[in-house]
Amino acid sequence: MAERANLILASASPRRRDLLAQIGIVPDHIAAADLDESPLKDETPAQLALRLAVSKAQAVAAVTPGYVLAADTVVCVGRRVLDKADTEADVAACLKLLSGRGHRVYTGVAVVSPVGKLASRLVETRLTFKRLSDVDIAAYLACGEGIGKAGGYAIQGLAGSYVTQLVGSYTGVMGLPLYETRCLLDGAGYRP
Ligand SMILES: Cc1cn([C@H]2C[C@H](O)[C@@H](COP(=O)(O)OP(=O)(O)OP(=O)(O)O)O2)c(=O)[nH]c1=O
Repeated sequence: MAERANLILASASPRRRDLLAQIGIVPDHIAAADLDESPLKDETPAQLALRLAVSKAQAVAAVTPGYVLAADTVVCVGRRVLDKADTEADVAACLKLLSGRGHRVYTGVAVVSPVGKLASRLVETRLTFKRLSDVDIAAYLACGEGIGKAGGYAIQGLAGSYVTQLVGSYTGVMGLPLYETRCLLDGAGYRP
């Protein structure tokens, strides 16, 4: 019998690994791509998320054979991309911007098959946050969940209680839209 090709998750994100595990998929290897994630001139947030997902998958596929899966999540208000929050000040600035208004989260997902075939999907989710008081913001900073997250929040924690409306993919906001990921892996011929 032919040996099954490995699945490589091209991501350092533990959330993406956990989301895959949720649907019974365990990567054989984790191999994060280290890319410059800054937007190109005139690039929209949607284009950025898709380009980075494809670039991460291709970078890892170039050195590791198998099915390579990668994703990238971009949070934006209008065309303004909210970078990953590195500090409490970044988290507070993001929350003030998101308070009481709508924003979008784009997650690009890409799969490169063992024969080098690329397939990708882009998932858009529109969310609205309740108006956040100073007390809400102080509580969020104290919980520390916004650090290292695109847009300065994680929907899978306390910030889940700020969401008054979500149209799109909850798992996409977390970083790996499971319906689209499964479709891409099935389409590429991956069998767990
Ligand atoms: C908006 C949001 C983001 N995030 C996370 C998902 C991603 O890990 C991160 C977005 O940054 P990404 O650059 O997409 O991913 P990453 O740097 O963590 O991992 P890698 O590039 O190696 O794949 O923010 C949440 O966990 N919950 C949320 O609600």
